[in-house]
Amino acid sequence: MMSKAITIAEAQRYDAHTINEIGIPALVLMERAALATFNNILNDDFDLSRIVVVAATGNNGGDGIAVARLLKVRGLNVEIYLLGDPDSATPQTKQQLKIADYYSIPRITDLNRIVNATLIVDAIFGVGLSRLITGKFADAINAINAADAKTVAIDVPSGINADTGDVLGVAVVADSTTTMAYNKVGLLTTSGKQHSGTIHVADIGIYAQDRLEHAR
Ligand SMILES: NC(=O)C1=CN([C@@H]2O[C@H](COP(=O)(O)OP(=O)(O)OC[C@H]3O[C@@H](n4cnc5c(N)ncnc54)[C@H](O)[C@@H]3O)[C@@H](O)[C@H]2O)[C@@H](O)CC1
Ligand SMILES: [K+]
Repeated sequence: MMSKAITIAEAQRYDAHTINEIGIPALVLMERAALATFNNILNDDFDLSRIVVVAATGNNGGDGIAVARLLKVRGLNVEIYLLGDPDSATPQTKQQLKIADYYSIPRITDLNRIVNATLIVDAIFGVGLSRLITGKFADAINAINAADAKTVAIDVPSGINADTGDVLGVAVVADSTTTMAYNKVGLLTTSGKQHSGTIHVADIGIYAQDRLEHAR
């Protein structure tokens, strides 16, 4: 297993190369990200009786909504707390919302459902976090941190800058983080480690240039 850590710019460059140059569809990468997170959830020792996925409308949210669907299909009790306007979601995340609706996954709007969950999946922000967190996004993160539930973050604990480990106002304190392709530089800092918990690096088919050249 490679122990290399990458920056936000590298993550975005490798993602774009995989999708645009190699041709692996973004939804395939999203499904692999979701499956890796789902498997890490099932392999851990969590109370799965009341699961809430907290998702925003970027691709990190799409990963989380796909995880919600995998859990629902498995027969588990899962709800989605959606932040932001679904009409401005990324195309992949819109597709995940459509699939989640097919499976009638409840969408909740009451922060108390987060506080009373037994497991929370944090899919608010990943490497796309770009500014200070305020308003309803901050309220949701504070509710996640106030809950007794275990918390699993997707890619990056929301609120952590994946380059510096800085908290952009407020950040999720996770018990574990499934991070995609490579670890992120910011998660190796003291603050990054405190917020990530146990880090699982998931191979989802995105590789750095040197590994790609090796395989050709
Ligand atoms: N693009 C890809 O190839 C892949 C992306 N993946 C996932 O997608 C994530 C990156 O997705 P995105 O680039 O869509 O970015 P994110 O989903 O991390 O966040 C971007 C969204 O958050 C908003 N935002 C940023 N800071 C905010 C703030 N402080 N308050 C409110 N809104 C804020 C942006 O306007 C944008 O809508 C990764 O971390 C990973 O989880 C994975 O699915 C693997 C493949
Ligand atoms: K996240």
